[in-house]
Amino acid sequence: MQAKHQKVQTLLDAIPHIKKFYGKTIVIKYGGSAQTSPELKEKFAEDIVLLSLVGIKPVIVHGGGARISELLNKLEIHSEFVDGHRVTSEDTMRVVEMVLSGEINKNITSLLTHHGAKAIGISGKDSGIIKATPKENGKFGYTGVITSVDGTLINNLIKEGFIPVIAPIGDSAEPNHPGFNINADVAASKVAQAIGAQKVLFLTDTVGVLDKEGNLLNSLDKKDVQNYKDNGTIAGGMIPKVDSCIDAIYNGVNKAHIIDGRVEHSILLELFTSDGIGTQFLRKDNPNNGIDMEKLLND
Ligand SMILES: Nc1ncnc2c1ncn2[C@@H]1O[C@H](COP(=O)(O)OP(=O)(O)O)[C@@H](O)[C@H]1O
Ligand SMILES: CC(=O)N[C@@H](CCC(=O)OP(=O)(O)O)C(=O)O
Repeated sequence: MQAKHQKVQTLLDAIPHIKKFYGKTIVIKYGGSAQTSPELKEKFAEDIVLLSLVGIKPVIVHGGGARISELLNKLEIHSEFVDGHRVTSEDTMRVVEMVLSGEINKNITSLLTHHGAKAIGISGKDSGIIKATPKENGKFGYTGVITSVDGTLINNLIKEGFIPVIAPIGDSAEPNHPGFNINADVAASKVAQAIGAQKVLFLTDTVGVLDKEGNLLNSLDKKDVQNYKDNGTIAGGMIPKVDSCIDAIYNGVNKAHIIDGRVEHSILLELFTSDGIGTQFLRKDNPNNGIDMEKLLND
């Protein structure tokens, strides 16, 4: 086939995928580990703009754990993680807010805006979009658990043609409170549930979830995840990610995927090609619950 015909064929091949997702909302969790080079960030922005131009509604929830740790180290503020969640002291919370709401949120918003998207950067604290309380009765300091997400407000922004870019900071019911540091995977999952998203994609720095031998696990459900967590195959930052995927698919989101954010155009590859990449999470336990499994596997 001639090169120009190949180009047209690529567009034609994307039609069924575009049709499937047209008008649907997709939450993209943009992990700190995937925000590495300027080139990759450009490709990410191109993917988001393309989604938006073909009638898909992207919502970005971003992380930035690596950047927070880098700054904490420079400031000689110690911090630790328990099962993938940072324990957040008062000083750490100040850095978390500066990095997530100040630096990363505005960088991503500006990047998308410069690519022609109508992006709007907000933190979960703005208008109390993400409400939170202390995780495990304060054992994690200012790390929070989400009690509610105002999906109506986010959906209104989408209706106005905006691409919301959300920093995972939770609002407290108490006045003069610094807010809560929320793991971005958890925030992405709860946002996806609250806005009735079709899908949630987690962009990270591995090809997906790996087994002990380093092989990619293509498809996981609740039981598989529990087994892999119990035997230590899934650890560290992957724990909140898989928990968030399971939480999403058992609470109204059709499918969740963990994909390699280091691969250029990983979002387009996942959504617009038949191959798919990374690890997908779908409910396998209940084939008679009215879910069309064949359709689900292809969605
Ligand atoms: N079974 C596993 N498969 C893949 N990665 C795993 C696994 N268990 C732990 N990890 C770790 O989880 C990391 C991804 O989590 P994290 O660093 O928090 O990423 P992000 O910043 O994208 O949220 C991987 O880089 C890897 O070191
Ligand atoms: C409570 C908690 O763990 N908060 C995270 C928030 C940022 C985050 O989740 O960033 P990534 O997605 O890049 O890992 C943290 O402090 O690192």
